[in-house]
Amino acid sequence: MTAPDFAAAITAGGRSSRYGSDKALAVLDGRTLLAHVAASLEPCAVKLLVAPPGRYALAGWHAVPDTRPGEGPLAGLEAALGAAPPGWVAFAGVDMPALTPAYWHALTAARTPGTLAVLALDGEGRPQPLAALYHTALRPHVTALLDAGERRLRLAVPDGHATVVAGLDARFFRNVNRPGDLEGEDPSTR
Ligand SMILES: Nc1nc2c(ncn2[C@@H]2O[C@H](COP(=O)(O)OP(=O)(O)OP(=O)(O)O)[C@@H](O)[C@H]2O)c(=O)[nH]1
Ligand SMILES: [Mg+2]
Repeated sequence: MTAPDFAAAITAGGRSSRYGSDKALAVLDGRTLLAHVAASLEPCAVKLLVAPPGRYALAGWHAVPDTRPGEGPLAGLEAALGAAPPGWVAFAGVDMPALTPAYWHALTAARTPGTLAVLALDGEGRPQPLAALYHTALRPHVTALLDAGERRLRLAVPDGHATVVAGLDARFFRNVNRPGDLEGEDPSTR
């Protein structure tokens, strides 16, 4: 199989304060949330795990330290865009266990020349920035935002530079923030 023409990056530098213990290592259907997300991006040739040094060992994934430890996923994106080869980066939170290769395929198919990001609308019709494609050309903008004190990942893309994908199965967007979010439907049975 040909490797996809984009790099993969998982941002996993959070504190899991709402979850109460490291949610990356929480187990769902026999494997960790981190392993679920990694599996969705396994075919990528370049795989980056943005996390504190030594926190995780994930075969085939390169550890990338945060540029601004503890400053949130927008800082994780800055680190990912700085470490990836020039081009597209599939950027995912560690707490999105229902993502699949088909999800990433839908986003990559929506890329258009001149666009800098591709975001899917979630079940509530909002763009999901924690499971999106970003182009490395965005990095200076992300750095400027962070330098100015901004921390909201959803502002990573300047107006007019994102492509939005609608109509994806809402179950892809399962997001684990609290222990109760692990209960309910098993995404592997859909
Ligand atoms: N690299 C990096 N990733 C982060 C950082 N903060 C949060 N993240 C990641 O961003 C994703 C979404 O963040 P949250 O859902 O807020 O996770 P969290 O910050 O660990 O959890 P809370 O403490 O409950 O907010 C998760 O994959 C986190 O690991 C950070 O400072 N650096
Ligand atoms: Mg957080």
